[in-house]
Amino acid sequence: MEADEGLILNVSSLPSPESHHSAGHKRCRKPLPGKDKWQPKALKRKLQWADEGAPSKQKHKLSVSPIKKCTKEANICVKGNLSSKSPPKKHSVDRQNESLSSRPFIKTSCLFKNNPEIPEIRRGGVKQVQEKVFTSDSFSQLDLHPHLVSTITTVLKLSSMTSVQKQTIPVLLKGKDALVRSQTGSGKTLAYGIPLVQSLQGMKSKIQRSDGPYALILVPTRELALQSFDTVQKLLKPFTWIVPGVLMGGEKRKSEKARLRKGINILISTPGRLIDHIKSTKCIHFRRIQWLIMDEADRILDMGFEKDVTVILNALNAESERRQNVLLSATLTEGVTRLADISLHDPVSIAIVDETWDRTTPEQEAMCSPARMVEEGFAIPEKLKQHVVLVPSKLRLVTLAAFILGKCKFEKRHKMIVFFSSCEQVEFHCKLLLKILLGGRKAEEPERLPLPPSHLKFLRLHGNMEQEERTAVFQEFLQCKTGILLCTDVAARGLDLPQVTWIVQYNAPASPAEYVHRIGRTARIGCHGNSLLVLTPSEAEYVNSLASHKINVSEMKMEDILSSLMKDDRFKGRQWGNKKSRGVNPQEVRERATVLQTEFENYVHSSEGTVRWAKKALQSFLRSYTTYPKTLKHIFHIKSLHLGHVAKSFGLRDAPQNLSTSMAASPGKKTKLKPKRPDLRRKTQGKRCLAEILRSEYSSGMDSGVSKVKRKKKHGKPGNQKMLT
Ligand SMILES: Nc1ncnc2c1ncn2[C@@H]1O[C@H](COP(=O)(O)OP(=O)(O)OP(=O)(O)O)[C@@H](O)[C@H]1O
Repeated sequence: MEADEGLILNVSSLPSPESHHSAGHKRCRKPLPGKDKWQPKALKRKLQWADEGAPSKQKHKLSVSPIKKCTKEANICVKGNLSSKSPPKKHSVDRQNESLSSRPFIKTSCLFKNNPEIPEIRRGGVKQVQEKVFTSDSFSQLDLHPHLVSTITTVLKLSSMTSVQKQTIPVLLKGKDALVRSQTGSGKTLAYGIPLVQSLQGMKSKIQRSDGPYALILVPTRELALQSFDTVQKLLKPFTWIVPGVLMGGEKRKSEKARLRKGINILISTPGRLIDHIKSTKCIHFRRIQWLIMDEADRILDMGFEKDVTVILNALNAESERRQNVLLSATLTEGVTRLADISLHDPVSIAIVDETWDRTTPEQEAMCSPARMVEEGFAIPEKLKQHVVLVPSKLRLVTLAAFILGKCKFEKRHKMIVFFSSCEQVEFHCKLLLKILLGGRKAEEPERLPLPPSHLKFLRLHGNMEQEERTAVFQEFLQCKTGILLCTDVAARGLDLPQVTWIVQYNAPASPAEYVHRIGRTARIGCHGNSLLVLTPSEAEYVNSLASHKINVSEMKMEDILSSLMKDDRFKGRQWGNKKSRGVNPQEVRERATVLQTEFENYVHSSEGTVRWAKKALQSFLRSYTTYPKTLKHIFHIKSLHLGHVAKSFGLRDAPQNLSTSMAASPGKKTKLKPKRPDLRRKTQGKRCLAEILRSEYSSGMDSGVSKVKRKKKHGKPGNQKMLT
């Protein structure tokens, strides 16, 4: 079946979306009650210079203007015979055209036909929460050991404190517990790292390595564990008797055990790995624990980690009496206030509200109550410019490719991170883009991807990679000045990757909080940065969802992104021959996009293996699409996907009919998502799927299993300490 004639997934057996989700694309035009500012409203704009028509088999019909026929050129592109109507002049065939003419003609359905209309996004006056990053106060103003101050100024090369450091360090130096929220890239690591080191170096009886842990720092991912370890290690430079160590999975349990036995005083770990040592190896004790720090506390709590955290808190409580506890994140959710209730003792809540914040008035104090911090919305770095682009499913792949080419090949040096919703998609897109955008140089190498001598360096990072490779990629991207990292949410939290200029979210995140963390990999510590969220027209309402959290995005036009292809003559249509392009000719842009899509499709269909691989990526995308939370199901529901169009964005010409664990059984037939394991066939399946996916991203690398990811049904209610004992 031709992709254009693809299926609408009929998944009536899946939980149905919210009741108002019944009008497919129409939905985007409906005003939402109480949301007057961000409405796409009834204003629709046709896909400019695209020949439109209502999707032939769209389940939800669109109220659009009558179908226009494809123009001649568009018809040409439907047939894939770019030269048949206007062949290049005989004598002007250069080498490039020779290579173009040698391309096999494959039937590529018109990319610009039968797409849903793109609704208008109206920018409203959402006032984002802003924080002032820096203060003029220096670290020497704090009551710190002089060697610590000189390490901060000479090793870390920092002069003045950031706002969150100015607020947090004195509170922690006083021995108080704290709940800290400040925007991404504002220096939270040092906000807890400095008082931690100050307190441990000053202990009356000097710390011995063999004493074991005095401090436990919990972080959600291995890369963040490594990064935090690196910062703590730097701070400890003058205090060599205090030994930091990291447990993060991927390493042999035996060697970790040996390191634990030797002694680690500041232990940095992912929850899963720590649990493993608490439960199985029993070579860890918490007799002297004085500090518990949970960085990215809301993430730690998400999807199955809650139970792990409870086990850890129980283990700590059983062995140590009083300790200082700190929870930090750029996004505090209700879950964190629950965690705060069970883990913090009379905490000080710190939120960098605005420049005038000084906590001297009861009103301003109240601004920082945990509940208020949750309600308030998320602060976004001031110099982060956020964009959204609405792209019909069929055009997603070429739009992504054009965006990468435009920024990383034809503009000044850019360093970019592209987020996907599954490991398989990262693998697939990395290889495909490398192959096609770099002209196929060495792309067949299955293991280590080559480092081409251009700004188009593609790297990938996800939870299914071996730890050794994960660490190597992380280090490489950390150090490189340009390049494109394709990744899952494993890289969304906490990572401090310098000079990242663009964040692309190719798949929308599951929550506004994750959106904030993903984009927070750029514009750190007062720098400039940009982000682009790619949505399909039926997902346009997500912009409203972000706006309700005071997140303000401006629209970028797909046409503008695609026009970068005019700079790349590899994708020149044949009938344009040697003609020099003057300006941006929309028709030519469309043809180039079609040539590029054809290249993708040719590669994907070059072997059974590549087709299988594309299907696997498509399947993982569909599966992840079913796992959006209930609150977003009216926007991201599998029923609104057009399988044929989505397949095209994976370079597949046809809507697959035989996906294993199949979403699509056969054309026209009702399909349902079959769980891999029969015992998972329950109502909560979607949640579990997500839990499993997340687990694979964040797990210790040793533990797995469904029981681990079950959300604890009964949360400890605020103040309920029972669960800990
Ligand atoms: N006082 C300071 N002056 C200048 N740079 C600083 C200062 N404190 C920290 N930084 C730098 O700012 C960057 C971001 O810090 P950090 O990773 O701790 O941010 P964060 O608030 O934890 O971000 P996220 O919420 O994304 O985890 C780091 O490169 C760090 O070295």
